[in-house]
Amino acid sequence: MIDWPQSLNLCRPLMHQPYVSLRQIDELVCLQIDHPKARALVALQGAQLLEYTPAGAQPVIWLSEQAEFKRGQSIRGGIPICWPWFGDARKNPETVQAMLPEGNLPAHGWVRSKPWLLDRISSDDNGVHLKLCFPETQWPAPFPQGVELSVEMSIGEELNIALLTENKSDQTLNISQALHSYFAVSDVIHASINNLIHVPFIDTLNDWNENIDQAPICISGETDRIYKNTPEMICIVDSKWNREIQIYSKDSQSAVVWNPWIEKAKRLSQFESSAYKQMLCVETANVLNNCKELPPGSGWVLQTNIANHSTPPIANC
Ligand SMILES: O=P(O)(O)OC[C@H]1O[C@@H](O)[C@H](O)[C@@H](O)[C@@H]1O
Repeated sequence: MIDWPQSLNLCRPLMHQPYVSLRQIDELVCLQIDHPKARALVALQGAQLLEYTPAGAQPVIWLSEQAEFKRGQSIRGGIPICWPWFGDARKNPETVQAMLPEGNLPAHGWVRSKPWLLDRISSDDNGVHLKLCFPETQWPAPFPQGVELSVEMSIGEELNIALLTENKSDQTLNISQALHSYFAVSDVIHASINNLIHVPFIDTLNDWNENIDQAPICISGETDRIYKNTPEMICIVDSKWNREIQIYSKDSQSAVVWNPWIEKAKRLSQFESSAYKQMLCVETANVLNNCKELPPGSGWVLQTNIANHSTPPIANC
């Protein structure tokens, strides 16, 4: 396994880029992007995008004010990458669990708290484009050896993220995955989520029962839902900031909607107790019965495109 100093040294020669600088925050190295179209911050650990603010706009992605930049620990906020399982490994489908070792496994997979390698970076008038690779293809048995993972980001007027899994092993691979996006909102009570009306969801706070909404989702309590067979576009309408965040996904068939609300917020790490008001997770995913089976030689690209649009003043949720 590659270590943090190696990860940093290997990215230095690539760093002669306009708009990009290296920034050490406590124990972690990040890429600071200051482009005329957007500002962003990306940690090499976890290949985690931590900030995305298009020019002239409010931040689109939320990062906790109590975020800790420590080695081996996921940072609260941004877009953590959950792979090759989502959430509690033991709640994943049998086919995914069969790929995993026995014993305790961390929530949300193996890669969000490990160093990644910057593979390439470039910039142009439209933004900054980069690729990070997970440097390891040897996985704990029985997970097949040779599986490769990388992520491409394009940061400009819009944000594009593509997570690529390539099965270069000789076995069929089963994974679940998520781009665990924490969106910034003016106040969660002024936000609603459109396009998930009539889409069935599993309510993990109600014995994992299936349910369905008849109206746009407004958050008024702890919410932790897995939507199945989701539409291509999901929209967060923020009536106080007069904007819509449009989340287009490709080759994603699930979405996770999460807000811890008051009581769970008190128990979360790196989370100020009132911070639940400023964030709303809408995660681009393939989980539960939408997990992916990849035969040897195949791959899967989970993609999201995030666009910020101003709207005329709109009624509150
Ligand atoms: O604290 P973690 O491991 O980053 O997870 C945060 C949340 O992540 C969400 O995706 C899950 O649906 C929640 O159940 C979980 O609490």
